[in-house]
Amino acid sequence: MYHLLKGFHEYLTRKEEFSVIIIGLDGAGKTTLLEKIKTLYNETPGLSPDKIGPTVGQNTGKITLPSTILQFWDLGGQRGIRNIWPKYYDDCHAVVFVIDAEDRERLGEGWEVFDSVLSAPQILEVPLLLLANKQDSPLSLSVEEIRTDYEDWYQHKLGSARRDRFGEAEMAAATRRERLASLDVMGVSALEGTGVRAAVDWLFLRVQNSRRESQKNSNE
Ligand SMILES: Nc1nc2c(ncn2[C@@H]2O[C@H](COP(=O)(O)OP(=O)(O)OP(=O)(O)O)[C@@H](O)[C@H]2O)c(=O)[nH]1
Ligand SMILES: [Mg+2]
Repeated sequence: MYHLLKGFHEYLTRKEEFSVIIIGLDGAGKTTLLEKIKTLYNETPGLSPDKIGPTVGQNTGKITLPSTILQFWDLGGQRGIRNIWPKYYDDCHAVVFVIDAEDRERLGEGWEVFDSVLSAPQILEVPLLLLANKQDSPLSLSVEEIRTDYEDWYQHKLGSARRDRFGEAEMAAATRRERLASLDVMGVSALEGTGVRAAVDWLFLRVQNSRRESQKNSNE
């Protein structure tokens, strides 16, 4: 009887673990975001922003939500180390791409990198959240402006690609249209914590839903 009850209790309290990767250009605020998430959700607070330096490699953090554990992997964004991101693609359940909405000069570079993430085959079906960070700064672009800026950047790119290799660009455009239609963009301030809980709620719901989708597909 004890074992039966113990088993039942374990069944009721068991938690599923999901991996979330946080990527984006260096300086976008990925580590600041992860440390803020730790502070908001864990008993032990994360590092304060003045203790955070550029990430060479990865930082990790775990939070516990109802019946769910989210395991975060914050990956360094400097140019020379971005090529390690795809090694994490196969095993992740959600992707957070952080863009520095304040740094207008680097938006083009950010979109170039975001675009390669958006079309990476291993994560085409994985929930993807674009976070427009640094919303506390009056210089930051709003969520709407960020979306428009990416779309303008993409149209411009498509225009130049069309002149080079028409067919390939059209095919990529179709895949991207689908991806973009379901893309959510949210504004946050990793520094002040604004919007961070809403972003975590989004992740929680989306990993649960995509798990259900994959269960449904495997039962069909
Ligand atoms: N104003 C403002 N500054 C921020 C915010 N988030 C991060 N920063 C600042 O941006 C700088 C870079 O933050 P990091 O968290 O180290 O950036 P990162 O994306 O982890 O950078 P790498 O580790 O090099 O890839 C730091 O000076 C942060 O204090 C924010 O929401 N608002
Ligand atoms: Mg970092």
